[in-house]
Amino acid sequence: MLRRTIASLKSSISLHITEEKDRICPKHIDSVITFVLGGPGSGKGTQCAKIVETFGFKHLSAGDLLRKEIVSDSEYGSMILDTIREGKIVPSEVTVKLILRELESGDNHKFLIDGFPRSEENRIAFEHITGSEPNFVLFFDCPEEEMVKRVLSRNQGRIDDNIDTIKKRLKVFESLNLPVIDYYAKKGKLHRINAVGTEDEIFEQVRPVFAACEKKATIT
Ligand SMILES: Nc1ncnc2c1ncn2[C@@H]1O[C@H](COP(=O)(O)OP(=O)(O)O)[C@@H](O)[C@H]1O
Ligand SMILES: Nc1ccn([C@@H]2O[C@H](COP(=O)(O)OP(=O)(O)O)[C@@H](O)[C@H]2O)c(=O)n1
Ligand SMILES: [Mg+2]
Repeated sequence: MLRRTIASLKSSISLHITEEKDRICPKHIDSVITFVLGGPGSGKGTQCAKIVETFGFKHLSAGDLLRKEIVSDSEYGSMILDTIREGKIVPSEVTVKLILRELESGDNHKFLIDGFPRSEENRIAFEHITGSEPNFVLFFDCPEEEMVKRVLSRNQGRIDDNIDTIKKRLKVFESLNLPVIDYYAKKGKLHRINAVGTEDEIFEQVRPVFAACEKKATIT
């Protein structure tokens, strides 16, 4: 069903998906979806790797998917490159399409969606297109100066890991991403993690969230 609907997504996706008939991806799929949020350099990717190792989730990094699209000769490549260089948010229909392609591939039904949704537009597009919501949301809460320090020493050759773009990304984080975090906090779905400390210390805050999720799955 999902495979069929993804094919229809390719033709039906548009900026303004407003009608019920445009919803795709049936809610019946027994998936666990976790959104992983936090500012640039807050440690999302690092902690996702640990969650994958310990709890067997599939890690989908929105940023990695967009970067792959740049080098894959995609029609969106140059637009994505310009957007990332400016620290802005790529239009939701592009990002959701890439995420959906991953959600439907393979057998794993436990997903970490890292760096998404980064705006209310991202959130609403995902909910509308998939007809589903995350089971829970992690927020890595990190002071700005620590994020800047980490990004500047990340050393992955990223075009957006420079001080000018970081300043822009931090502004975008505050204006567009924080409202999404607030939204999930109000829904009672947010797990706030203090992102300062060693990687292992931080993972000890993350672990119980997923352990509780596993326990619940065993009981039900
Ligand atoms: N707890 C931590 N303390 C110090 N540095 C960290 C910590 N967690 C991650 N890092 C480093 O900070 C940089 C950014 O981490 P990353 O996981 O890529 O963050 P994000 O995906 O949120 O941008 C990386 O170089 C990573 O090795
Ligand atoms: N949902 C998303 C995620 C990332 N992006 C773009 O990709 C860039 C890098 O995202 P990322 O998640 O890899 O960045 P980090 O927070 O890991 O440093 C962002 O600054 C945006 O320009 C986006 O437009 N929409
Ligand atoms: Mg990352």
